[in-house]
Amino acid sequence: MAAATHLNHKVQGHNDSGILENPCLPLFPYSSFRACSVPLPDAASASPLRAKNALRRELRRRRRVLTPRQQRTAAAGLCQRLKTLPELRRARRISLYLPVSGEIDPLPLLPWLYRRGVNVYLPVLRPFSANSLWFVAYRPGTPMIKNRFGIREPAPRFSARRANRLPAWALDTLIVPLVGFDAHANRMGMGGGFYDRTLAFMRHPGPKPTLIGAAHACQQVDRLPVEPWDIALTAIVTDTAVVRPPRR
Ligand SMILES: Nc1nc2c(c(=O)[nH]1)N(C=O)[C@@H](CNc1ccc(C(=O)N[C@@H](CCC(=O)O)C(=O)O)cc1)CN2
Ligand SMILES: Nc1ncnc2c1ncn2[C@@H]1O[C@H](COP(=O)(O)OP(=O)(O)OP(=O)(O)O)[C@@H](O)[C@H]1O
Repeated sequence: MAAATHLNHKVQGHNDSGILENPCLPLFPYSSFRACSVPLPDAASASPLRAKNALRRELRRRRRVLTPRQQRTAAAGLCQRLKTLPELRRARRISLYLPVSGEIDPLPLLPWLYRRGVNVYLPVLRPFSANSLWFVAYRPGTPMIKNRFGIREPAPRFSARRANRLPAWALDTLIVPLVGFDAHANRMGMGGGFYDRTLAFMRHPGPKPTLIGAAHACQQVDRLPVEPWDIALTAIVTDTAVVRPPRR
């Protein structure tokens, strides 16, 4: 694990992809694009928000173009690494996500989790509450619907029952989807602020779950912009490495 992390940092520091020579890069305030094959539009430099959106678009593209075979290999690599994490091995209540648009797939973990008697939860768009999440039990027989983004989630009547859901603070570990990350375990998501709002309690005293980002290695950038509301992750696990931030 340590070796993998080390390797990851080395790769990041030693940019042999020619990116540094890319004349587009100085225009972009936040991140050098490792392995970025598409030059950024000049518009990306116009404002931090536009730059962030351009970065989000590029990173979403990177994961979307992966082939089904690459996705399967990546999912296996991810789950193999997740199983080694102490934060996962000791957890009794874990949230996963159902992957969309090229997200790395954590579902091969399910049989292992069920075998160990772990309670598994999925994020559900919380009704009557702007962009925040509930975590609802996901077990054989949980009725599912598609939410407004086309992501499958437990059905409203099932989620409405208190006994079927948990607040985020009561989970031991959340496996968090992401669009981009950096070596400091900063996260960029789909842009709705769902996880950041739901995890805002992490800034205050009290119980805190472990937050593990899951991503393809190609979603790493040198540096992400950090916004005041961003909640940093404990670690990020990819298909090829476990990335832990330097001690905070
Ligand atoms: N698999 C998965 N489930 C998840 C998340 C996630 O990132 N991945 N979320 C993490 O927060 C929440 C949902 N957040 C989302 C936010 C934006 C879009 C999205 O596709 N936005 C479109 C615009 C769609 C529209 O406005 O109708 C886009 O950006 O193109 C999807 C999910 C909860 N469930
Ligand atoms: N704790 C919060 N309270 C209020 N607004 C928030 C909070 N966190 C995020 N937001 C708002 O959500 C919007 C989207 O934030 P951001 O771009 O960081 O989302 P994201 O982390 O990429 O998305 P997601 O968590 O849904 O994957 C921002 O405009 C921000 O104002």
